[in-house]
Amino acid sequence: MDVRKLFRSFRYAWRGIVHAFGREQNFRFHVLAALIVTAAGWVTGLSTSEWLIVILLFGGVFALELVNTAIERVVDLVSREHHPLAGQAKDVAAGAVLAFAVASAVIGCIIFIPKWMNLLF
Ligand SMILES: Nc1ncnc2c1ncn2[C@@H]1O[C@H](COP(=O)(O)OP(=O)(O)OP(=O)(O)O)[C@@H](O)[C@H]1O
Repeated sequence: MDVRKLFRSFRYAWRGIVHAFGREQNFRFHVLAALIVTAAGWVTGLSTSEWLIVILLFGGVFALELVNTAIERVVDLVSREHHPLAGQAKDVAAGAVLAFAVASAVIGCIIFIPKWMNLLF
């Protein structure tokens, strides 16, 4: 196993994450949302399995956001011209992020709302 090559791959992947964070407002929004949910989880008190679900959802949203950014870049690389297929590719990729983010938000509500109800009443 070439360890140096492995570390180089990590460096490239990290560069991709930094690029998306710097250039994509949606990615920064999801990072902010994840920080807020983490703080809320801390204050509310989640079980280990609930934290595992929340972390998995964070990872899923971040990963899809990165893939969406990659698709946007490839579409722009292929052609900067307006084309219905280019628009569809970007819209479908963005739709994938939205679908997972909405599912994550619903799961978040299922985890958090009963706990907040218990604290209030
Ligand atoms: N080449 C294109 N041809 C047709 N429609 C496009 C094209 N590029 C973008 N669009 C349409 O405009 C929308 C926004 O595209 P854009 O690349 O600006 O995405 P964005 O999410 O605003 O990206 P960024 O975060 O880089 O500004 C797309 O979802 C798509 O509907």
